[in-house]
Amino acid sequence: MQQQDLAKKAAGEKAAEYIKPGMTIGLGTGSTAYYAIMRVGALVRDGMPLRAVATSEQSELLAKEQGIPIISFSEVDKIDLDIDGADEVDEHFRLIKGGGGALLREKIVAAASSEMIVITDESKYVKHLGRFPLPVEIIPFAWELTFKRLIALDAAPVLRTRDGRTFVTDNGNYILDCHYEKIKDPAGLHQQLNDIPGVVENGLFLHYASRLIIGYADGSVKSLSR
Ligand SMILES: O=C(CO)[C@H](O)[C@H](O)COP(=O)(O)O
Repeated sequence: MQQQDLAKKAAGEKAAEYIKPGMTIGLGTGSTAYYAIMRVGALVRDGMPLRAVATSEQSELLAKEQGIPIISFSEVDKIDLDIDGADEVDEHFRLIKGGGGALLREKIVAAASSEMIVITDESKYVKHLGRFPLPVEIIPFAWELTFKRLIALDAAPVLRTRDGRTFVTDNGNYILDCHYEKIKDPAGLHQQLNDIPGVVENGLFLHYASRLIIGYADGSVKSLSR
């Protein structure tokens, strides 16, 4: 296993220690969330009663393979604990998410959760948000106009592609990856982006994370709360 994967595994498995019987869990998306989901599966197989909602079709599939009871959102009033990865996190627990393209569902689940544990390896813990391109989910209708609005705002957007085709989210939308290098005013930018017609959501998660678990290549973890 690569060193970064060891760190992700350590963080994902540590997060599962915060799960208590009877909880409703939000399952994140990505290669770090993968390890948390695998651990949740092991807890279920060991007899712990819990249920979960997933932030992507990919995570839902994995969860079902692991025997985790997935419930529909119509059955959920509140989610006790959301466990998810991030592309960047700063010391104020502000995040950039959406590298895997699941930011909209991830934000809906984070907003509905009493607690959000963010799991990362140390490379994601940054002084300033912005080196990682900020994903912005937009609707396909007239996407070129939304794209031009973002150019006018100096966001340097790039339409995300995969295998030579436009990447389409689980919600049928597109993603523009926006290049800032250093985001000086995350709250202002969040508002500015979401005010653009055609923008569905952006990857800044500013108020959701309550705990940060950073994994290291030697298998150790640092768990920080706010
Ligand atoms: O926001 C996400 C998906 O939309 C992921 O949490 C983020 O991209 C981190 O992924 P990974 O754990 O694979 O590095």
